[in-house]
Amino acid sequence: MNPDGRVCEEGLQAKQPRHFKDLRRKTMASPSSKRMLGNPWRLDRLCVAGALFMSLNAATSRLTAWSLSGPSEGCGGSSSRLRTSRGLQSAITLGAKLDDLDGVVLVPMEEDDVAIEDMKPPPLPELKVKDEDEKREYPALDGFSPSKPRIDRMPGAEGLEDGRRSLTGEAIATEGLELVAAKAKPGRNKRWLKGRGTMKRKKLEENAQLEKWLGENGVWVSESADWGRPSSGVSMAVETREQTENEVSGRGLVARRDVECYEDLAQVPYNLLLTKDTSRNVFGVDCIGTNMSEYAAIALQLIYEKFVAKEDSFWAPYIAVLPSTDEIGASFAWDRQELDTLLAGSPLRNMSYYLQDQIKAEFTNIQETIMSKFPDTFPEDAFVYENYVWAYSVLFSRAVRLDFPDDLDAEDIVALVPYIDLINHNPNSESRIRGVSEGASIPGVSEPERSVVVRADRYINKYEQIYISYGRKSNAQLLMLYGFSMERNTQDFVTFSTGQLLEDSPFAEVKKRILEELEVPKEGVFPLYRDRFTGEMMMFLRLAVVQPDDLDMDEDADEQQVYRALKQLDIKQATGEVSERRALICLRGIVQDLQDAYPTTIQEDEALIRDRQMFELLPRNQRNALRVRYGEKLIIRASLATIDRILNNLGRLKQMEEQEDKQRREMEKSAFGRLSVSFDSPFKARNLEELMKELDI
Ligand SMILES: C[S@@+](CC[C@H](N)C(=O)[O-])C[C@H]1O[C@@H](n2cnc3c(N)ncnc32)[C@H](O)[C@@H]1O
Repeated sequence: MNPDGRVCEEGLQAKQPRHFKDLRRKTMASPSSKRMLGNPWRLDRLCVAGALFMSLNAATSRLTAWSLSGPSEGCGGSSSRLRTSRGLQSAITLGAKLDDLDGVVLVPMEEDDVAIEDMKPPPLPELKVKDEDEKREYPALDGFSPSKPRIDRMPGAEGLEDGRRSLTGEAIATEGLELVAAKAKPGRNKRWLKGRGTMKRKKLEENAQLEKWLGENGVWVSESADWGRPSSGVSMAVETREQTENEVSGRGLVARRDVECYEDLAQVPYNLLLTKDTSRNVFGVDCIGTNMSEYAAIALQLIYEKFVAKEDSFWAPYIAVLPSTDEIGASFAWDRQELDTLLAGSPLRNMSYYLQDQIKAEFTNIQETIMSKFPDTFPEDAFVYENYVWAYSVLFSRAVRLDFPDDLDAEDIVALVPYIDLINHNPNSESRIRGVSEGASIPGVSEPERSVVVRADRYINKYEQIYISYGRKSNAQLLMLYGFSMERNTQDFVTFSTGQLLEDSPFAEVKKRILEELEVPKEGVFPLYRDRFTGEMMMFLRLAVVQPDDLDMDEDADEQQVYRALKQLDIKQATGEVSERRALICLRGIVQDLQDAYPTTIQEDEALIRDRQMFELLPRNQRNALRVRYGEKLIIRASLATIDRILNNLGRLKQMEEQEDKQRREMEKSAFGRLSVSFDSPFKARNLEELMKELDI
């Protein structure tokens, strides 16, 4: 191991078959390879518009994890040169245990305790802000005892007592809502404190308006029980904070009282949703054609509601609580200089570039084909690119895909669901957003009533923040689409491309055909996890590295012949020591390149993150970028260490194979073997007599 944590490659390199050195050099050096490696978007592209990361997640969840304890299936067929080997599998098993990840500790996710900073008090009373030097009075949320002692930390710019300080100087109220201003020095912070108060007041007012609107439109938000109905279990907080990261996470939903497991937390009628249909109602079918994506259609409607209809919009109270592009902070909306500086070396830089380009191209296309034709419908001052980026920031960070039981054959619908979209993310939450349909569908008489529901996945204590999971998202995906990243993201992975390896390999087209049949992405874009290699990635690599010699063929052999020979290989598992070594060496090269692309080392990033006071002084985008980079480097380091361990153990393969063969021969001589019963005998006995002796019978 080098001092910087990189694993020495000497020795490994020396053992590489010459062809592989060449192949690797070629792969790494070719400009297209560089492009591919730097732009791991072929798979992700699926996910961008519409199904963006859902497809990626579906794809990744389909991946049979090539668990490091080895695939479960038995040995398969063998080709003329590539022998399937159980021994190899055992060698891999030996070489790569989870806890062997070279000092990389898998940190279990802790429950995120969220300090709730402020909550909306229904109904909104007058705020009495007397003076910054004096006590500020905030009303108590229902259920909070106003007489309870409350937190009175309102730290100044310097000197915070504990780790839960905020650099903006705001107190974190966990028990109540009353904040006591710090004894600010005269003239210092005063203007800032006023601004802060105004902002909070505005947010509280917006929440009150939203709650009123929701109540009037059939959402149960009441703080008091009604006939046969308990009070709503949730309340809107104007600001929540994620404790692990000590990051503000904007508005959120919080338990107003203890909530039972499986209790409905929120139910929103379908007519409050923003969908492609509502966009069509606004702009007409001529503008919102069938070819337009649901995302684009809703983006246009968002711009219309916010910048054209304004307070006349039916959705005005909802639109008012939507954060700005900067507040969301999704990396696809960062400027390029920021991307280049903060995400240098990370695949996220190129992913964000790519998404930016796609959105820009889509906007230009809509401008040219639709907006220019209907200038009255799309006023130029409102329908500008900047607003389109805002609309996409909102969509990426809060739109959901829904299906409804009354029409399960229909495609999922992309929708913005007011109120429910205030719920923040925790990857451990089991709560899901569901479409429900109530009542019968009687043609011409009645339609089922649709709504969107979120149900509690567990018992939730009063004041606890309510979470859902946005899906298995890597930190890069979270930052690109949602504008945040997590310190302990158990789902984190690095997306990378092995595609060029296949492009440069012999019989590339036939291999692609086989990959397609096996439903392995032939583009070669795979997620790299900290604790496992995916089965699909290993299959891809094993196929990509097959050489003409392995099949006893020339490079210009007949395609059908090549296809038949390749089909015989069981690439679901290691097909032989040589080929497995090649596959792993290629993987190592690609992963090493990923590591080398970063201008900073893992130690440098770690030092920055560990120094909490300094870290929290950094701008938010920088903090988020650092978490992404550091997480990626941990994954890369663990993967390199795992590859090396496996490679080191491959050498023992032959020995193990021989041992296995010997055992098999012995077994065949036994009574069980003659009966064709094959299992690893726990006895040395080769016949019944010997067995009786051995058992002392
Ligand atoms: C669906 S919205 C949730 C409501 C949002 N907090 C708001 O203020 O409107 C998603 C956004 O919430 C924030 N968020 C959600 N979960 C978070 C988390 N675990 N950490 C930090 N921010 C989070 C991010 O800004 C994200 O873009």
